[in-house]
Amino acid sequence: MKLQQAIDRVPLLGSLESRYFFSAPFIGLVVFLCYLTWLSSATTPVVKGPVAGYRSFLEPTFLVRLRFVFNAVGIMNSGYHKFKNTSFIVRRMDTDLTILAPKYLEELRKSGLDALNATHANIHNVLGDYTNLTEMKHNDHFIKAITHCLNPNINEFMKHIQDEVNYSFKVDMPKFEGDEWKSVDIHILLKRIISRVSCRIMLGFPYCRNETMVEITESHTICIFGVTLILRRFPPILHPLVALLIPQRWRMWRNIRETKKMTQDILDDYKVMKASGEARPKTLLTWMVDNAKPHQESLHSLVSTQLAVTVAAVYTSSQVTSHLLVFLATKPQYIAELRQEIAETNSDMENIDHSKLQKMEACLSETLRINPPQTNSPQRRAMREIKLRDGVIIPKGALVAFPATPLSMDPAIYQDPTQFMPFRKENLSVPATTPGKSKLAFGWGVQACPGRFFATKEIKVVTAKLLMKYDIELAPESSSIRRCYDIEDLRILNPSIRLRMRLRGSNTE
Ligand code: HEM
Repeated sequence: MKLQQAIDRVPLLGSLESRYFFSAPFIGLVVFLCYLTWLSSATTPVVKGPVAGYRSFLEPTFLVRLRFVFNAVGIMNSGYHKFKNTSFIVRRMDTDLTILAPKYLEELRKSGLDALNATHANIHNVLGDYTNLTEMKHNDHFIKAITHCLNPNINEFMKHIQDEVNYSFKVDMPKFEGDEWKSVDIHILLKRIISRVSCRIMLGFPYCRNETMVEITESHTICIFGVTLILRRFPPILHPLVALLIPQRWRMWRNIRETKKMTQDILDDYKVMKASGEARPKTLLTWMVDNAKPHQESLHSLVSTQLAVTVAAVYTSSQVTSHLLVFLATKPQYIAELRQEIAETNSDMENIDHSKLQKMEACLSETLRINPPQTNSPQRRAMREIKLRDGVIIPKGALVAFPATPLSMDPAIYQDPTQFMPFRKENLSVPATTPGKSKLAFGWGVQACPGRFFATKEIKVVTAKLLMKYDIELAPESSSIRRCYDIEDLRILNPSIRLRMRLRGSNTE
């Protein structure tokens, strides 16, 4: 009754009967208008600056946000070239993001966790409350395990990594007969190899051979991305409801439950080993247990940390290795050069010396330049208001990023930037792990990727082994299809791409 009276007071609506207001089309229209209103409103503080991406002043904001989902790189490029040397804003569906001008890179190189914080930006991006990653805000164990345990002992870890790669080649490679070519789903294969290696450094032998754990390692990042990409399409008020309906989130919780069970068993074994004076394997997990502060000791905390490393390590490394192999498959001249380099510097293919593979490293640098897993990187969250030297203010709470892909594809910086030309001077003279002002795939400054030293070695070993053991080429059905997709700032190799592979040495042509 009250609703009808209120409606009667609105001039145009008053002439309509109340049954129209409860009809599906009317409710649908109201929901749609609310959705557009949410899409049009900015949610995060931004640095003052122009907004990129509008095709005309008439284009509504909700359309610009929708276009950013599949054309983020196009919008970033247009902003970068139009507003050079000025920071600009891009409108993501869930938030506004300030793209800082590259001139600020030097000034912000040392910016610490209390000023511009990478972890807080990542947690915001993956909606940490719904992906069990919020805890990382107060738990930096997932970074310290890498910087304090993995990096200083990398040579010791490499022996285990080689062993795990060799094992994976035995059990995960398709079986080849004679000189037959086989079509191989390179994403699945590489995800499996990289997941095994990640399990090995995290849990050690023999726990890493638990197939359930390997599957969890493989699937967890995809679950997190699935939840994130779906939830970002909805206003925060609906997140608690929508989150309940996302299958990837059910899988995510199953992964967490299973990981807890297995980690508890491993921790029990460690206790027994410790009590009996037996040497425990040196792994990220043992380091985390031995160095846990009181708030990091619980099983939940250890498992969250473990899975946070997985999220950072597996998808990135397997995507980059896949991109690298696809580039090589289409440019066989480089395969010949790489094989020569591997053969000249290595006699034992079960134990590859990655340190001598400079041309391989150049190919990896070029792959990261063209196809970084994240196209606007590094990203940071402003923990407080920051005044830059020229007076520009980054407000507290702002989400800021640098334009990684526009910089690495800028013809003023790189000649023929779209071409895969691995032996460029800059690739041969600077290690892949050293970030540069137009080389931001591993991030920048004091918060750059801590796993990059391990990642490059791992990728080089896996690629060298593949190239020496197999002939590879692009499958004919993949030659005319699009190589990769951008979903917001994630670059993904087209999952339909296949490589053809066959055993080397059996070539009868
Ligand atoms: C080719 C592979 C990889 C790429 C391209 C990559 C890229 C990145 C980037 C861009 C960042 C953000 C850095 C910044 O904000 O300045 C990052 C952070 C990080 N990466 Fe990597 N990464 C890779 C492999 C790995 C591996 C193998 C590990 C673990 C062993 C790892 C662990 C981490 C961690 C723990 C962080 C910090 C995340 C945070 O602060 O929230 N990454 N990575």
